[in-house]
Amino acid sequence: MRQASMVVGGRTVLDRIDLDIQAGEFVGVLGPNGAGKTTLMRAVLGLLAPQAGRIEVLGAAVHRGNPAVGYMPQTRSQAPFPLSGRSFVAAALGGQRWGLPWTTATDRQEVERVLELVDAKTLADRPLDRLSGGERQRLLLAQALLGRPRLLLLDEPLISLDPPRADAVVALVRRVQQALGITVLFSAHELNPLLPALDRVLYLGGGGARLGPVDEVITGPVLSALYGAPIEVLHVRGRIFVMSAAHDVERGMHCGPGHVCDHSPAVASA
Ligand SMILES: Nc1ncnc2c1ncn2[C@@H]1O[C@H](COP(=O)(O)OP(=O)(O)OP(=O)(O)O)[C@@H](O)[C@H]1O
Repeated sequence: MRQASMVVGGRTVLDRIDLDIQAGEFVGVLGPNGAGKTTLMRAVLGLLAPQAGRIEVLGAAVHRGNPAVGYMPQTRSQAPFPLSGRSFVAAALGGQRWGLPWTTATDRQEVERVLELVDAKTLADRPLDRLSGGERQRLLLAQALLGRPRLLLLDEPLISLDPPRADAVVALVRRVQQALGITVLFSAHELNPLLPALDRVLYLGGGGARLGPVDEVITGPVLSALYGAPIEVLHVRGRIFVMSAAHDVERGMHCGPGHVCDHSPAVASA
């Protein structure tokens, strides 16, 4: 991404961003509400053209419908479909064939391959409304892996999951990413669940972006510049807290339907 600017609803959400993500990296995408995490993913998918600058994905100019890019959109609703898990995954085969029954042996093999990758073969016969949020996330991940993408974009897959299930999803994505040697951009509103898996972190804020190792990006000076306000970073027993005026900005910033909304003091909530 070179000097890329993304404008949404008349506002410049990302302003002249330069980024190089390496093949095979697991990158955590963080930043406050509205910082542009989803916008960045839509740009990489070719769904939103940059107003200025250039975006290349896997060595070629970005284009919509690139089969080498898998996407798991942000889902806040847990509305169950009257489908088995296996049919739900199969329904996403080929994109344009969404909703049609799958019939070919190749299709069936592909569905079984992705179910196995996410350890979901035993739950794929159950209807979606009998699955937990974490189990449904595994099926959404399976959908995103259809067609063997080399780049996987996961938009806030931890929303609505409790800490143990969030940890399990991160561990699963890391395992799949390493087994397949693919690149992952994983957005989240809290850094800590991602720490065991991250190669680098991309922090968005104030139209800007910083990409680098956690200990170089998650610092008071870097985040203060991105937030445009004094930010303090605390390290407590292996966890990292991003604080603004004694308030944990990561835990407090996602309130609303389907979001955890916890304004308790950071260290107490650790
Ligand atoms: N369709 C739209 N029309 C107008 N503004 C939009 C639209 N979609 C997004 N925006 C705005 O663009 C900005 C970036 O949104 P985006 O969804 O990329 O942020 P985000 O970092 O993913 O936020 P969140 O953490 O809340 O998911 C926000 O200010 C948002 O209100």
